[in-house]
Amino acid sequence: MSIAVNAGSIRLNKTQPAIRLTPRPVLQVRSSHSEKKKILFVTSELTDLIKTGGLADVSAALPRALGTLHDVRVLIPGYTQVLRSGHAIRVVGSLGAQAEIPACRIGRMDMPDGLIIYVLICPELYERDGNPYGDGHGNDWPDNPVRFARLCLAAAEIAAGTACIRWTPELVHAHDWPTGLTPAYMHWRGLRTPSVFTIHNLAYQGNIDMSLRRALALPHEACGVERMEFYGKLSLLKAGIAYASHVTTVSATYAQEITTEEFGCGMEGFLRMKARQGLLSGLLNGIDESWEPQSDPHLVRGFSACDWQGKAANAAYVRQAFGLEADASPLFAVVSRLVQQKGIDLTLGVAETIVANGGQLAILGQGEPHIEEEVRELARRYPGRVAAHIGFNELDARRLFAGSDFLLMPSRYEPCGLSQMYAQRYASLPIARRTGGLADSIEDGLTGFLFDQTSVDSYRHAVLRALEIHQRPDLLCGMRCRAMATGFFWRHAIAPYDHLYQQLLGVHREVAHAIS
Ligand SMILES: Nc1ncnc2c1ncn2[C@@H]1O[C@H](COP(=O)(O)OP(=O)(O)O[C@H]2O[C@H](CO)[C@@H](O)[C@H](O)[C@H]2O)[C@@H](O)[C@H]1O
Repeated sequence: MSIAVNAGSIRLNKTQPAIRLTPRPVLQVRSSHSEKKKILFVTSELTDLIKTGGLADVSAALPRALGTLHDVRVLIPGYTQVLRSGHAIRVVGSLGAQAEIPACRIGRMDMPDGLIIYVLICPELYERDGNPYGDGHGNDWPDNPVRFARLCLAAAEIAAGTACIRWTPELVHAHDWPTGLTPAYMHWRGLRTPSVFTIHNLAYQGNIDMSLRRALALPHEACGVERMEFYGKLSLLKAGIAYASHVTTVSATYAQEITTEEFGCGMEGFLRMKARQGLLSGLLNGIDESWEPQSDPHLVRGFSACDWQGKAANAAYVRQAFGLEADASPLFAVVSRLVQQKGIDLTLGVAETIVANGGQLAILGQGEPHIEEEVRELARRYPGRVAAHIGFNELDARRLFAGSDFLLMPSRYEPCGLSQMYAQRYASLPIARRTGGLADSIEDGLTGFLFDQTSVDSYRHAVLRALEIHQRPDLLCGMRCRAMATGFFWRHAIAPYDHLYQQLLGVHREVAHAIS
């Protein structure tokens, strides 16, 4: 299926009508808003408290960046890690049980920088060892449908003003499948509060058995094909897409890709319909202000453009910490969840080329057990040249971005990707597949290297181009400086969100007038 992109519309071969995707708005943030709007973010992870991937970074950074314009607060489940984070929690509200969704309390946590986080306290659902979604050994929590229905119902009750927390949002912004029921419960309660649902990764859909409908207090209409029904199941992700006032995803290219069979994970038809109605946008993610190579306290030594001694100090740390030989060879890095999406198998395929050309490879990540084992095996094959740390470690991640020459991201698909933005900021040139947000945030030959096919050959070609640049200090320095200057900061990326919120709130006001 060929796609031609033309001024914000996409054409799915010539026989089908053009469908409009909301073009990426180019807007200035207004310097002063007449009034800050109250916005509730609903999320299942947040970097300050608990993180498994990029969703946590966005959930932590976007509300803070938007905080200059609006009163943005966050709602998150009270996992053990959240309750034990050391931040004081004050109970401010409570909610009753419904169907098989247990009662809970709402705590308020005030972060030192002023961000207000509402914590859902429900010990039987959230207080256990493991991560937000499972036991950490590859097993999802069997009660995930109830756990995340509880979160979504709480958000809807806060929006309805029935949670007694003395703060009622004017707009609710939910993220990914765990929060997909939020706009749905809001709809079934008859709320007119607008909602935004952001897809960070369409492949994770939260598909559950139809028989759970009553347990989750879902009305019969939920089972319709235009609603939550998805191949005989109920999809929590599809609920978000179906009931939200507007759906966004995290890059313009991914917004187009998910309307195609190749990337649509079975939801492409539904998403095409949303796109046709002007209800689907792609808004590129940003990074927070802590990504500052000169002053980042995590680094062994800071550095700035063209002053590469600090970068070399971080590289020396990485080599030592990972057990690589101490030399000045091209250092390639992987900082990634080790899952199929990220194309780690392709990196295993180019490792030989890297080593044969005198390079080194340091891998930091965790994920699917069989990929972890393949990575370990690769490191055993090339001692001193390839090394792997299986785990999740923010300090080493930052030092790897700072110390490496190149970051490998051969993703099969990538809704946005943050690691390539972090890497560019720290003068590590990404080598990535031209897909999703990677295509939108890397300039081939200028700030990194892009390749087209999901194949080792296509990838190897990009790696060889990078190795050639490494031989040319003048060109390498030029690309590094350009990459460092990209600065995809949230402060530049919030304007489209603000515009969307204002649009929805405007529409909402009109509807309210029409009805009253
Ligand atoms: N072992 C490790 N130790 C320390 N840190 C590690 C780590 N492995 C990964 N990380 C960190 O986790 C984050 C990963 O973010 P990404 O956006 O690259 O991918 P992810 O697939 O999780 O996110 C999904 O959501 C985000 C947010 O929208 C989209 O950008 C993305 O495309 C989509 O797949 C980065 O902060 C990275 O540094």
